[in-house]
Amino acid sequence: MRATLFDLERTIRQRRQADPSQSYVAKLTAKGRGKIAQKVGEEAVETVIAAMASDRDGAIGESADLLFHLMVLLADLDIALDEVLDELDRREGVSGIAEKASRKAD
Ligand SMILES: N=c1c2ncn([C@@H]3O[C@H](COP(=O)(O)OP(=O)(O)OP(=O)(O)O)[C@@H](O)[C@H]3O)c2ncn1[C@@H]1O[C@H](COP(=O)(O)O)[C@@H](O)[C@H]1O
Repeated sequence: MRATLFDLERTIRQRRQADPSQSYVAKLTAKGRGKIAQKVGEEAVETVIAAMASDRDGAIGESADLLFHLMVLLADLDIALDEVLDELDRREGVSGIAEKASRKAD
């Protein structure tokens, strides 16, 4: 069975309260939001580096690290994955070009 981001969200929320010596999520969470955010930034940069090197396997691995750390950051902010997906739903069918043009008209 394929794991979903919702499964990962549930695991991360459970592991936040775990023993930091036994759980990476708990250990990172204990270091504070600044450290979690820093990890998201690092993984984003590593994803970009892999992409620019046309390193397909590297981009897959770094993208997984990026998604995981973003999910840890969302949990720390008490933002549910559903809230982010709701925002994407809201944007569905709205061209990014048209949306940007409407902002310039303001
Ligand atoms: N998906 C992941 C996942 N992806 C990456 N990582 C860890 O993220 C860490 C990032 O590695 P880095 O080398 O960048 O960071 P670091 O050296 O540990 O930290 P610093 O150098 O920044 O101090 C590694 O320890 C990876 O193992 C993950 N750790 C956990 N998960 C999921 O989270 C669940 C709960 O994990 P625990 O909290 O550890 O039980 C696991 O069952 C997995 O499903």
